[in-house]
Amino acid sequence: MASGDLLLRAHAGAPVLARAFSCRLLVPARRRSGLISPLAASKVGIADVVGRVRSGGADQKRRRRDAKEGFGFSGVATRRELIDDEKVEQDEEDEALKLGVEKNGGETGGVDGSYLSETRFDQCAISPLSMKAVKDAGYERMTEVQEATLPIILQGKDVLAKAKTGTGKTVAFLLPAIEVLSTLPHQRGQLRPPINLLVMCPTRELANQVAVEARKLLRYHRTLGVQVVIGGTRLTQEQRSMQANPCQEGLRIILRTHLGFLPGSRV
Ligand SMILES: Nc1ncnc2c1ncn2[C@@H]1O[C@H](COP(=O)(O)OP(=O)(O)OP(=O)(O)O)[C@@H](O)[C@H]1O
Repeated sequence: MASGDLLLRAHAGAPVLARAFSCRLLVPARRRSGLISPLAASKVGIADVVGRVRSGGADQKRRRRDAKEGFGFSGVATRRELIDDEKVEQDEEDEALKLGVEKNGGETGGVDGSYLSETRFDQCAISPLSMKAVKDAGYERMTEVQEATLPIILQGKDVLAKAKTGTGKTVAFLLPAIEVLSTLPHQRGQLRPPINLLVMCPTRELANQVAVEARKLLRYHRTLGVQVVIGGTRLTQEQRSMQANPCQEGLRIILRTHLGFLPGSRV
């Protein structure tokens, strides 16, 4: 897959998302069928590559440490460990915010107005829980990539999209994915709650950034949880968090980098 792609495919009923760096918007299927305005697809321009890629040597070291540490799912988290987990979540948010500020050249959050479409979120078939979260996040109109992809994904079709950085791709794939997941039956009290969605991110910063966005959108979805898995740096904490986080008793979304191997996990 080329740099800048966002791919959403249904795999055995569970969506799998893979995304690299941001570039341009391409929704060929919809465009061919005349459903999309050429404007959305013609706002093209190869954007700068965002994110920092780890050096190969450091990755290898981390992978070796992962393999040594293993990834079992036994044990009960102590209060101290839970505090550590909260710290991890806070670190993720701090890191994501830092990245957001860097990306926006110091401005605070929000999408560039020129990427907004005329379509409002409440014009789409979005569940009331997601709609509430979208409103809380301050999103009213969809960006062009969101307008172009959301209705297609909600129909259960695969989408491959490219759009510039900061154009709202994260919400473009997370929101429909959450909508699909929220319709799956919720089984309580499972020892190992299922992983229903896997999002692959090229860097740890982006994984954290996507997690922040996912938590915003999942605010009212009590049966869905998010877990970032970087692997290597804090595998034990991530492992404990996967076991202990009560909001992850049901369905779960996993965000991970390509870099860390996650032994013992099933999607
Ligand atoms: N419809 C919307 N209205 C207003 N703001 C939005 C909307 N969708 C997303 N945003 C905000 O716009 C900013 C950029 O969005 P986001 O990071 O999802 O873009 P992106 O295309 O995924 O960027 P990147 O390729 O760098 O990951 C975020 O702060 C996000 O909260």
